[in-house]
Amino acid sequence: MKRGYQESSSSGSFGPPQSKFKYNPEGDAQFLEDDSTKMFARKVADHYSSRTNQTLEEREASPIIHLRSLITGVKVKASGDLIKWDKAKIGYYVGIDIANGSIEDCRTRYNGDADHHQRRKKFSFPARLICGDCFEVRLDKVLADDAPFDVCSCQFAMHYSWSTEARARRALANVSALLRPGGILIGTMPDGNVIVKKLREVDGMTFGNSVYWIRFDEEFENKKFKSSNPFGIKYKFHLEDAVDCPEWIVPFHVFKSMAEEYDLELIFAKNAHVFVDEYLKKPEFIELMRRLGALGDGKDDQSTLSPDEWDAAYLYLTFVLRKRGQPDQTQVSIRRDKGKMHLSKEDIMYISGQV
Ligand SMILES: C[S@@+](CC[C@H](N)C(=O)[O-])C[C@H]1O[C@@H](n2cnc3c(N)ncnc32)[C@H](O)[C@@H]1O
Repeated sequence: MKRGYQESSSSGSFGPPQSKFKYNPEGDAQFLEDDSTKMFARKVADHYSSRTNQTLEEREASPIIHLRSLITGVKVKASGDLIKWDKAKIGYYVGIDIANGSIEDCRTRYNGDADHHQRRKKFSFPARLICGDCFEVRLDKVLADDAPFDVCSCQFAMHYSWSTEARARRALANVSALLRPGGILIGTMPDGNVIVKKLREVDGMTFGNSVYWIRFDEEFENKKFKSSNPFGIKYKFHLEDAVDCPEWIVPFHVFKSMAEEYDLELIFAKNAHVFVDEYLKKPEFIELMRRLGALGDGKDDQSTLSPDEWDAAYLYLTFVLRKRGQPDQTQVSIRRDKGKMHLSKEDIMYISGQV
């Protein structure tokens, strides 16, 4: 069933952001983070650190194998992984994550050591990896010698910044400060409208199916979310064999108008169901999806997403933001001196805020 993504909501519960903090591109606004914010950031990081690269056998046994393939397909189309970057012939790659385990995964994949069954040729671009909290640290300072970038990709991570307004703003300020004019942010994150709609469809505070569940605390029992505070709407998310940690609702139209404050304009947003229907079922992607094992061929090959996996895909949306301004044609930025073609553990930079 095709269910369209509506920007202004089946939930209709959020208004424009009532900001207490204004973005000051010159200054570094001092937001005070309380201990619980840090504790939750640590929980998220610990969870992802404990999940290291799976072997081929483990991946094949996963109950969400087709959903994973579908996500890979979305990322291939939306440019979210190392192989895609290689095909796009990028000049330089910087990867940042709060979880040391995720950074280590990336390092071994980049070096070609991740899966001995599938040893691949080296990537053609130099890379640099940084372990730190992207929603706390000023990345324009950390990456002063590397910026500006053409593309920033934030796959399944932006929603972890919506625990507080300060973190949500730091995330957008970082993206804005690192992108060149005309540069783009490509992202995938949970679709807040879908999650709130599903919450309202059930009697209790928990919903889900055989591959995922979401649970809200009793503090949200009236299922109304105040437009005066669109941050900190926490729920627990469990996705079989993939995720089990706190996450936060991102009311998309608030996200969109806040992004504009940082000179980032929305050029694309689609729920994953619509994205699959409109893009991944096109003839040029059918073969890829079949190869990935996401969609089967609908005839002899029945290996396709289960209804529950397809329902879980509905929880996500994909979006693109563009940094305002015209690209400076005269500026040639080739600063790859910090990147390497093989990354040792010592090459990973740890910045304060990492967990
Ligand atoms: C669902 S995983 C997605 C990983 C990868 N982007 C992908 O598409 O497979 C979410 C990632 O966001 C990272 N993350 C969460 N909070 C973060 C933060 N404050 N700063 C940097 N990374 C963060 C997690 O450690 C984890 O690696």
